[in-house]
Order: sequence, then C-alpha cells, then structure tokens
Amino acid sequence: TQQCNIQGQWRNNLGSNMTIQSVSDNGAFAGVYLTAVSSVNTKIVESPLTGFWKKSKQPMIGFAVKWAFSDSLTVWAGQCFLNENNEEVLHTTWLLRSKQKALQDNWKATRIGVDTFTRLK
Ligand SMILES: O=C1C=CC(=NNc2ccccc2C(=O)O)C=C1
Repeated sequence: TQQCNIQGQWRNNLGSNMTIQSVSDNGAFAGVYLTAVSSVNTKIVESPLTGFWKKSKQPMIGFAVKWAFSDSLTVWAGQCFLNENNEEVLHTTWLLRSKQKALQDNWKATRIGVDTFTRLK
C-alpha cells in the first residue's frame, strides 16, 4: 500500500483502535473509534469519528470523536511520518473537552495530550 495512506485500522499508545472507512475526494473521512479507556465501566461501544486529511508524502490529519457513552469529545491534529523502520506513525496532539454544568467550570473543561497511532497489522 502507499505509505501514510490514512485509510484502514490504527492503534494508539493507549491501545484504542481507530478504523478509517470512507475517504472522499475532498479529503474528508469518516470511521469509528473503539476506545481502550473509559471512565465508567460501561460496555465498550464504538464512537463515531470524522475528519480531514491533506494528501501528501507525509500527510496532515485532523479528526474528532464524539464519545458515545459520555458527555465529552476529543479532537486530534497531527501528521503521518515514516519512522526509522519505514513504518507509518501518526503523531498527534489531542484536546479532550468535557461538558460542564456552568460557565464557572469552563476553566477545567479541556485536557490536552499527545498520542501516536501505528497501523494495526
Ligand atoms: O468516554 C470516554 C471519554 C473520553 C475518552 N477519551 N479517550 C481519549 C482521549 C484522548 C486521546 C485518546 C483517547 C482514547 O480513547 O484513545 C474515551 C471515552
């Protein structure tokens, strides 16, 4: 396959699985996200995913997941690079937004972190 083509299955450092299914000509894509982490012991269900990529040798990517079982959503922004073993790695920064009851709580609503995704063999 062409290196850093984002279609297919990815796994991040938390062990979550992202499946990018449909990619449009304008760079939009959709898929599903199966998280390995969940704050409450709910039955793990897939959450919807949507995003854009900018096709190139080392494409940029941006996507969002609306968590199916909590009042929060995450957005990721990053880029695909080939590592020293010529493997594809998506290096991303994410923001996790949790719904707050009041504007006074807005200050604590957004968490930030970094995440790498490698292709699921
Ligand atoms: O109900 C919930 C709420 C938040 C979640 N955040 N997951 C993430 C947030 C940032 C980066 C990666 C993940 C992940 O699940 O892999 C997952 C399930």
